Order: sequence, then C-alpha cells, then structure tokens
Amino acid sequence: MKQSAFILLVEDNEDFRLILQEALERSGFHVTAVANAMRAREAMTLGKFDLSLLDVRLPDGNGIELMREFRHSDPDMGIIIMTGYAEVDTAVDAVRLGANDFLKKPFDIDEMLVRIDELIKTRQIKADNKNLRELVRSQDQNTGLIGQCPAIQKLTETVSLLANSDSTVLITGESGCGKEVLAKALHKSGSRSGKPLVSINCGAIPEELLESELFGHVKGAFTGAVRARPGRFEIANGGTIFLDEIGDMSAKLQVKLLRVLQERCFEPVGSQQSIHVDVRVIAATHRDLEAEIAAGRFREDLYYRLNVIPLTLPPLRERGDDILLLTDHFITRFNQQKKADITGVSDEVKRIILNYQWPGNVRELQNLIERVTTLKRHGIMELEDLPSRMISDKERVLQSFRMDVENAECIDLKSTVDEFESHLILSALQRFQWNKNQAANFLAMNRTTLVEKIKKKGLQPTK
Ligand SMILES: Nc1ncnc2c1ncn2[C@@H]1O[C@H](COP(=O)(O)OP(=O)(O)OP(=O)(O)O)[C@@H](O)[C@H]1O
Repeated sequence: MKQSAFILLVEDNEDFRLILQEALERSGFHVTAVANAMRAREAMTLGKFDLSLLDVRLPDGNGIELMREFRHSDPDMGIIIMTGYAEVDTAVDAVRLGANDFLKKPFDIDEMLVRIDELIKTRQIKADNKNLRELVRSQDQNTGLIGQCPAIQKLTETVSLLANSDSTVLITGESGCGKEVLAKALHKSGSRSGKPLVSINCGAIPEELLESELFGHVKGAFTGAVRARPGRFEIANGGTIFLDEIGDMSAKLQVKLLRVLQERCFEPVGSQQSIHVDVRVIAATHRDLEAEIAAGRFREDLYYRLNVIPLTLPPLRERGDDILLLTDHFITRFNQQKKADITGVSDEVKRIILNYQWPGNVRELQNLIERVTTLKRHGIMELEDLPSRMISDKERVLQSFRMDVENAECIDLKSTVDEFESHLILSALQRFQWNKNQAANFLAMNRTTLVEKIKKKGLQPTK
C-alpha cells in the first residue's frame, strides 16, 4: 500500500516543503507538492489522493478552510494538519472539524512518517471492510451464499454457469454447511426461478410416508387416505425439487426415484396410472455415497444418475476468514431482527472462533450469534458469551493467567514464562498426587523431559 499511496503536500515554506517531499518520496509515496491554496485546489480536481498534509497558514488562504472543502469533495481522504507551535487550539479545532490528525511544528520527520503510515493503514482496513460489507450485501441478495474463500467463490461462479442448465446436481457437505442455500441459489438463478422450488428432507420422514409425500396417493390407497393427494414431484412440476438427505432413502424408494430420473414419470401410491413431470432434481447428502454403495446401502446406478454435476461445500472450519465474514453478516442480520446493538467481537473471541472445529458448521455459528444478540443485546461479544464447549482447556488456563500487559510497567519475558511453566508443572503434579506418568500425559510431554524439568526447577511436593 505504502508504495502506491498518493499524498498531496501543501506547504508554503519552500525549504520545509522540499525536506518533507524528499522524506516522503524516499519512503515510497507519490507526492504532489504545492505552495498555496490555489494550486492545492487545482491538484484536487486533477487527481485522487489517499492523504493530504496541509499547512494552516498559506499565502492565499487557510489550511482549515481547504480541509473543509477537501472533506466535502473526498470524504475518504486522510487529512493531517500541520500547525505552528503556538496554534494548539487551531489543531484541536481542525480535528473537531474533520482532520484525522495534526502535527505541531517543528516535528520529527520519522514521527510524521509513522503517523502517515498508521493513518493510511487504518483507512485501508476501513476501505477493505466497506468492500467486504458490500460484497456480503450483494451475495446475500443474489445467491444467499456468503463467502470469499476460493471454494465458495468457485461455487458462486458455478451457480451462474449453471443458470440455464437443467442437469441434476448432487450437493455434498457436512450438516449445516449450506447445502439448502446452494440448492436455492441454483434454482433462483436458473430459468425455472418463476416456478416452485419444493424441498423435502428424505431422512426426516418414515419410509411409508415418504413414498406418498414424494409421489402422492389416490383415495383409499392406505388407511387414512380419505382423499387423493398430489406428491412433491407433482407440486414441483415445471420447477425444481430439492431432495435433502438422499443417502437416507430406502432401497424401494431408490428404485422409484431412479425411474423418475430416467423417464420423468412415476405412479402415485395405489395408482396404476403414470404421471409425467418436468422437474429439475437437486439432491444433497452429508453421507459419503461411494462408501454407502460399497456397503450395499445405496444403488450405484442411482448415484450416477444423481451425480451429473457434483458440488461440494467445504466445512466451515476450512473456510478461513469466511468465519469472520459470516459472523459479521449474522451480527448485522440479528441486530436488525432483534433491535439489538452488538458491535463486534473481541480479539480473543476472534481467535477462538477461527480455531474452533464448528461441527454444526454455519448453522452452529448462526445459532450462536442469534443467542448472543438475544441475550446480550449490546456491546462487544466477549469470551464469556461463548458456550464452554468452544473454549479449549488451553484457552481456559491461559485466560486465568493472562497478564494485563497494557497496565504493566515492564515484564521480564524469560522469567515470567519460566514461572508460568513451573506453576503448570506443579499444578499437574499436585493434581495427580505426584504420579509423574499421569502428569506427563496430562501435559502432553514425555516422562523423561518432565523429570528433568522437575530437577532443574527444584520442584518439590508441598508438605
Ligand atoms: N454461505 C452461507 N451464507 C449465509 N448463510 C448460510 C451459508 N451457509 C449456510 N447458511 C445458513 O446456515 C443454515 C444452515 O444451512 P443449510 O440448511 O443450507 O445447511 P445444510 O447443509 O442443508 O444442512 P443439513 O445437512 O442439516 O440439511 C441456514 O440457516 C442458512 O441460511
């Protein structure tokens, strides 16, 4: 960023201007240096700057006036005001009126470079966050599939590539990782979007009921069938059917489904008459269907019919920073829904959610954020807002020993780490009544190393 940042320097003192320009250019910035307000205004109309360094007293005007104009024309540009030694009030006013920072003359050039660097970095982070928010908003409106990691980007591209395809799709992925979201995105982006998308969870309905749910039944087909009822395939006619948990389907229904896929026709329960339908099939499963075939539980021919376009959703733990992106998205959504004001997550929480395994995937994250917005309502999401299962033993121990570094005068790293280590070893030994094998196991170290450390540190049982 530093190399490509553009700076507008406005300073009437020629010597000083040259010194600043040279120092900035040596640090890799592109500098436009001018001596008065008129030239500064010209420069602003001709180019775009990341940051402007403005002297207050100019021969034809005033830096504060310029700042107000620049703020108006480019609200995102960083502005640092340079004031004379006696102009502290002016500097404070400048910040109140919109400058990001001020430097009192005479100032140290290195100090100036540090401030510029910080300002440019913060602005870059803000710009990145703004771009990400816009990306999430557009993904939310378009596919509903939020994510920036390569796997999700690829899936988003595939969704648009498949927009005019009727091919059967098989989505695999762990529970809660967004298979239904992806199915909806496929349906919504395709030519069938004006027609129904009918979903059914094949794993949640008993076999006898599932057959009539899928294919319908005639009156009197079974006890309780007091009137004829169309099945989901018929209701989905012209549109899409989403068969979730297809791996849980019984052998008998697998045969019937195979026929629908081959011939697009079936008979309702209790009927001899075939019904023809025009339905696109999207199936999903969290099971490994090839293993199910090997175990004799899933038909190979059905698998090949379903697996025309295979799409795989990675588990949340493999999506890197998407975890933070989704967290932010759910915070915004639940803040709105619940009229809450959760403003973000603490650094500790960030570290934990990035390292947690998320067995329930996006659904688990969504539920967590919903709970926090409901119960906490405002402020930053902290460690205490996380369920205990998310906090590892290591984290818990570190938490109870975490030093308040900000308030400390000075910490001797080596001796502090040494004492911390002794404390942990001693606590483990006490917990296991000085049984060194058990303590070594607990500390995930080998016994010999433990014995050496006990000796070296002179640790002894307390009497
Ligand atoms: N990438 C994503 N962006 C936004 N929301 C998501 C994303 N993935 C999943 N979700 C949300 O997480 C929840 C679970 O997603 P979904 O029901 O699609 O998962 P699934 O894989 O079909 O789960 P199951 O296997 O249990 O049926 C939903 O509320 C969904 O809106």
